[in-house]
Amino acid sequence: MYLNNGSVVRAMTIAGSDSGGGAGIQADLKTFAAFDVYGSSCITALTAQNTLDVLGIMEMTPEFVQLQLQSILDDIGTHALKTGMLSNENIIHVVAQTLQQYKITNIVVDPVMISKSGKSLLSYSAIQAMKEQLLPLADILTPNLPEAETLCGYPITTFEQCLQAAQDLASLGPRIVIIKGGHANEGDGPSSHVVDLVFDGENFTSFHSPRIPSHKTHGTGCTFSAAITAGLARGMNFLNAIASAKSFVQDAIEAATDWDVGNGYGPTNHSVAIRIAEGVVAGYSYIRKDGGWMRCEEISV
Ligand SMILES: Nc1ncnc2c1ncn2[C@@H]1O[C@H](COP(=O)(O)OP(=O)(O)O)[C@@H](O)[C@H]1O
Ligand SMILES: Cc1ncc(COP(=O)(O)OP(=O)(O)O)c(N)n1
Repeated sequence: MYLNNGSVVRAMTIAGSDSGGGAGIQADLKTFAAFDVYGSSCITALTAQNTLDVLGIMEMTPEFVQLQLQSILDDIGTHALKTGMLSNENIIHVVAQTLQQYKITNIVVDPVMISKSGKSLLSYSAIQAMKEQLLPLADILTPNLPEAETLCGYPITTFEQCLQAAQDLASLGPRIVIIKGGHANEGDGPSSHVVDLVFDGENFTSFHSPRIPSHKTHGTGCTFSAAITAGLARGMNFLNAIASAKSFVQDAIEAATDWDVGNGYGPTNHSVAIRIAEGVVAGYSYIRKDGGWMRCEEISV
């Protein structure tokens, strides 16, 4: 187990359970283990789910969510924490309250709203609660494109709109915003490259990778945010944590391409070695120019 100053490094996830094992709590704990970080979990909802569909959802009561959080935080503690599926505004409320009460740092908010199979994982009325109560506590916010559109209230179809959306989301409170590009299109189909755009309140960085032509992408968002959380728990700076997470997800998709788990959007393979800041992820930084942003220096984290 990875140690920091002799102490076992710990990370925690507050999310829903995916019975199929590809997303949610299960993906998060597998990712923490791959990063050699001790993982604890608070379950917000059970989903009866496989690679094809979400067949049912049973929510926890807010009181039981709070009891799980207290049980972990009064005894084990955590160096970083992520939230995933939170289901409703009452759960969001107790989560936000408890994170403040315990002065939790290194908070990654993955604003999970809809599964790849198209089922809602967050009630519509909870979106405002997420914006008002949770986003101000987030160190890192990791929406995919449809989630960023819902939070911003406008469509994002161009790179310029994506730059604007990241700034608008940062104004709601998170220190760093990453808009993930897995859902981006080019012409009639998916984009050839997947670009994740990072805004830290002042500067933009974009991370690029070739799109892997695979349907085994169930749980990529959960895995990505869990990998960032594990990196932060290990003491990485945010850019290194994001770069490691991006290469971990890439490797996990690649390693699952010939898997026969399920008949729909199959899970990724978390049994891959982590790569920490080896200069494997190509990225770019941006400078302000003529009232907009211009891509300039190529960076390697
Ligand atoms: N086909 C793909 N090939 C390579 N990377 C991908 C692919 N699909 C998603 N990713 C990566 O997986 C992560 C999650 O992206 P995305 O699919 O946008 O989020 P979500 O799973 O929340 O919908 C991002 O880091 C993105 O770059
Ligand atoms: C229980 C649960 N939580 C989250 C998700 C969504 O996961 P995500 O990583 O965004 O991947 P897809 O499901 O969209 O492939 C989920 N499905 N279930």
